[in-house]
Amino acid sequence: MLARGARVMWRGIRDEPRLFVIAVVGSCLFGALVIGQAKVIGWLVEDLVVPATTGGEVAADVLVLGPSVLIAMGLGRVVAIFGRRLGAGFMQFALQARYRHAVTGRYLRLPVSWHQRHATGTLLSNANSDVEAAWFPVAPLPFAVGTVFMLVTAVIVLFAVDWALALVGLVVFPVLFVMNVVFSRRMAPRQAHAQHMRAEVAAIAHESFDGALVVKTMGREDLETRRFAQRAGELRDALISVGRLRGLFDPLMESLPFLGTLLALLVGAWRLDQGAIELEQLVQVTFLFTVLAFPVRAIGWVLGDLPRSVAGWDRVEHVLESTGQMPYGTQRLPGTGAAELSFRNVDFAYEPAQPVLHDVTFTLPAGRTVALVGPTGSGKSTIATLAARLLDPDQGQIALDGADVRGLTAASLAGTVALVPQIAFVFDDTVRGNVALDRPGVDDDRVAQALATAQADTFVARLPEHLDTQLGERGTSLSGGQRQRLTLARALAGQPRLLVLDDATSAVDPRVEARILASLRESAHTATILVVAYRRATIALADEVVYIESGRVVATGTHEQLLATVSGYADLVTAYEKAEEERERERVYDDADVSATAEQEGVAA
Ligand SMILES: Nc1ncnc2c1ncn2[C@@H]1O[C@H](COP(=O)(O)OP(=O)(O)OP(=O)(O)O)[C@@H](O)[C@H]1O
Repeated sequence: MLARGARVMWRGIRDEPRLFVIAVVGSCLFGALVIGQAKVIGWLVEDLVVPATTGGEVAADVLVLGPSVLIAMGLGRVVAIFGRRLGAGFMQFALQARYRHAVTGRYLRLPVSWHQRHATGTLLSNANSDVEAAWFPVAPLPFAVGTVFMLVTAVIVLFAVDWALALVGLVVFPVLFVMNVVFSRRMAPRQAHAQHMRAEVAAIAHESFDGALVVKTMGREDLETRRFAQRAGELRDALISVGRLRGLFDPLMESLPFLGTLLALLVGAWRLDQGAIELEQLVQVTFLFTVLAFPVRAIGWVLGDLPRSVAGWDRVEHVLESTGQMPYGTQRLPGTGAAELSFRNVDFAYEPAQPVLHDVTFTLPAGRTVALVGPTGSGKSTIATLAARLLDPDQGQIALDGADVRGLTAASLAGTVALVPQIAFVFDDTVRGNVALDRPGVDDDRVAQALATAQADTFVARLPEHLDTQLGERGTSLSGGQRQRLTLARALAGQPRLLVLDDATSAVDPRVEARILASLRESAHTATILVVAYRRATIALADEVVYIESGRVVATGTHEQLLATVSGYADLVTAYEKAEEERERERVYDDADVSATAEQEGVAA
């Protein structure tokens, strides 16, 4: 544990050497001043206090010099403490910021498949409490380093004064050190367990809050409360076990230096009696033992916090060393306007033993609208995700205008492809902020145009502050259909050359959806559109259909051609149609303003 903890601390020192040096210099200066002060106090007792209280004569220079030196040393200590605290504090926060940044940066670069395997609560805990835990001992570290310097100097001073008193120091200080080591050994598993439980509790809390609707509608409040209470109870027990050990060791650590002072007094009195030392030296040594009691605790703080630091660092390192990164290429995609998308012999599996796509080959000619149709679980979303390069294929190639997407720069890819998923995510920002996303060139005109194409302009016009309306966390003030249209507008505002709609309009009324598709096709900015479709009307609007079953392309052609030739396709589309009629009868669309929009625009509602 000590070696691993030392490696974590060494990493911190390498990352912030300047701040560490400032803090350690401050701490060593403090140590030197404390030892110097012991000498001055011994001298003042001998030359000022004793003569003054026994009626002897006090030299005038002692009267002036003594207090002046003490005041100067006191001021020096203020500067030293200031330097140590500032350096250590800045170092701790700088390291926390650096690694929070590194962890979140890594999250952004890791592929979707990695995120699907890791709970959001755990990711939050990695970026927050684990990073904090890793750098917790950095705050007392310079103090501990200064204390070691102070102890070594103190032992040298003790030897210079008297061997018997030095022996007392040589017994007391190593005993303190050994106790600290025993403490940190005992503490290690407790701290690691507590850190693990913190992440578990965060993960459960996050999941329950995220699924609040399910929890409430399914009446799972008690069950969730019990699940949370059980983990929270385990965390409490883990922390109590940490506190209990601390409670046992703390008094021991506090009292040992005072026992050392007592021992030094006894031995010192005996040596004084023998005439081996002067009164001045006895005072100096006992003062040293008294003032060393507190700084020695700094070593204990560092050693006590090391196990937690190592546990936190292990979890941070797990993220930083996670592989599966999808490095971007260096190629920029030339040209403008709609881009051609092609899949060539693409194989893909989330888990090695369970292939999802087999030899998928199809081409979306530039400017065409192609519907991707297939039974549930056939791999439609996987194809959509691959097209936006959120995943890479295991075999085969995906190309935009003939260029392998793996060779494209991040900017080129983001500027060319936009994926609109079924679950619309809205930021806690204004309508304008949500659509423009601070992208260069996306001005109000572009935002208005995108909103109009996505059929979102009417409801935005009815919002109290239009484009400036704050949408609240996750856009809860909007209906599901409105959120989906806003997300579509966000994609359109970037003027993508390939638009991938993965069931992106499922909560939108079919008539509005038809208008969206029509306006997409008529829009001045042409794009190739790949739409994962579940409605006959949507499918019929596409120029072409790619029909897949069990991860294989079964047929491609127009809707009419496939209806006539592929029985599985005809069955599926008929089933969609029936489901649609059913939904139409029950009017389940989560699209609050559809009737108003329809009426306003003269469409029969
Ligand atoms: N993250 C994942 N990890 C493991 N398997 C996955 C993952 N996502 C999807 N799958 C599996 O891959 C297969 C294809 O899933 P996909 O979501 O692409 O199908 P889909 O056609 O879009 O389905 P649906 O119409 O129900 O949305 C399914 O068997 C699914 O269980």
